[in-house]
Amino acid sequence: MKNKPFSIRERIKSFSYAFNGLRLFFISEHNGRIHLVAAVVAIALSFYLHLSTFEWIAILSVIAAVLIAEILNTSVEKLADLVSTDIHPKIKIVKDLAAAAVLIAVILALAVGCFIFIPKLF
Ligand SMILES: Nc1ncnc2c1ncn2[C@@H]1O[C@H](COP(=O)(O)OP(=O)(O)OP(=O)(O)O)[C@@H](O)[C@H]1O
Repeated sequence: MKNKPFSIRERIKSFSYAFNGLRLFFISEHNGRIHLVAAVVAIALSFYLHLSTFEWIAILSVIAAVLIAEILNTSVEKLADLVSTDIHPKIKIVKDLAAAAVLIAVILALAVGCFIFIPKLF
């Protein structure tokens, strides 16, 4: 396949599609709103507790990991629903696997949050 010539306009368009995805995630998805609120609370607490640079890096990394996992999970769910609206064992496996990725990211975020915040709060 022949590569298209590089175009700044096309690159900017790609960014606008990505930002549209982010907007859809936070506006139309319940889980997106829950994760947004959790991220805002964690960031506010981090400012309040004057985290070190490395603690900030850890908190921002786990927030990003959860958001990335949830966005991919949402995207897989939408695609799976388009492939088949019927109950199908393969769709179940695909959706459960995508949900497992979110679960791992959330467990990691909770663990990092506990390690960093609990000693500073109590
Ligand atoms: N078409 C299907 N066939 C078989 N199992 C399904 C199907 N759709 C959903 N499931 C099962 O139900 C679970 C929940 O699916 P659903 O699409 O409602 O995800 P959810 O995480 O509840 O979505 P939401 O993002 O709306 O909270 C899946 O993990 C899967 O086990």
